[in-house]
Amino acid sequence: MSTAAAPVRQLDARTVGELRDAAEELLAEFGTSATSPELLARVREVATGFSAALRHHCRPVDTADGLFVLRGLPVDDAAAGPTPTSWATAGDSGAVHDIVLLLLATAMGNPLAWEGQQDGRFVHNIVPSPGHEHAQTGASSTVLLSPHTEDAFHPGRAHLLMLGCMRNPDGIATTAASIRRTRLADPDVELLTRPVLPILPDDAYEAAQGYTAEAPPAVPALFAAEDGLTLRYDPAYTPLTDADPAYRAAYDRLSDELARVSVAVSLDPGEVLVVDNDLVVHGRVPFRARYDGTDRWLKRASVRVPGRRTRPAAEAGEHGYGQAALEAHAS
Ligand SMILES: O=C(O)CCC(=O)C(=O)O
Ligand SMILES: [Fe+2]
Repeated sequence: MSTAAAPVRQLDARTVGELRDAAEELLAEFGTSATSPELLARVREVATGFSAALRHHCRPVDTADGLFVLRGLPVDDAAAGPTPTSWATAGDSGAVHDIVLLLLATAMGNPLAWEGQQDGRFVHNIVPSPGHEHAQTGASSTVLLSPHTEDAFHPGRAHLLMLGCMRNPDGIATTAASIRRTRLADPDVELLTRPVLPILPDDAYEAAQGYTAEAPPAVPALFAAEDGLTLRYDPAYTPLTDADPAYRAAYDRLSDELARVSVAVSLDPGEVLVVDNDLVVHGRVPFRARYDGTDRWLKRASVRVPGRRTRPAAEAGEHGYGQAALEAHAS
């Protein structure tokens, strides 16, 4: 693992003020960050009126790293209150930051929520939770959260994943590995662009895991898009033992390459990591949870970017295990 710095987009005081004022006004108007159609509509209105400077900071990922960090937003640690012990009890904790993230997400594309995850909220709280220490979900701590494409099982998954840091006192890193930094032999790419194995729903989706109406579709791990390779990768939920040895060996070499190019990004409060979910797999290093109100706390948003051509056309026919992706705005 290297710790090469991620590209940083530094927000100036004026842009930060623009974003903060907008978020505070919206919070005053609605009294909550829980999303109603009315709040989402106002968020879109406000984001459409953003300054050119702010919109420029929200431009697409533009390096082979497949990610960037927005820096400069303030987090008042005392005002944020204690870190919630689970998403379910988080409620409106840090609500103004939910709205900031939603505004940024809307400037980048169309925010996305899931009926079956965190009560359908558009901004998730990622905190370590008692009893989930060993899970392969954002609620874990003790275990390595292994590299994955977010919501890899679903054709409606995000194009961009945003992680906004509320607090991270022990400097626990998110890991990120870009397919555009890997070196793979042509025969491996050829094998891995074939639809051989399915990717099953992860543990954040109980209902989807019970879906039996149709068989899981086989999907390719790699896709040759116009501007280079993209990937859809979640080995923890891929039944690799069902593939032949040649495919497994190629998949292992992909995993090795992703590990080789992986970077560790330790977010400070106020920083927002934006990851291109078609180029980059992300994870998190293990850590010991404190459970005393000072734990690591991230806010997460997912974004669809209309008109992107980074995925195979065949995805349109997938059933998505009965899970519905909810988009904030009609596209
Ligand atoms: O905790 C992190 O840094 C990343 C967790 C994660 O995989 C996610 O929130 O999707
Ligand atoms: Fe994730």
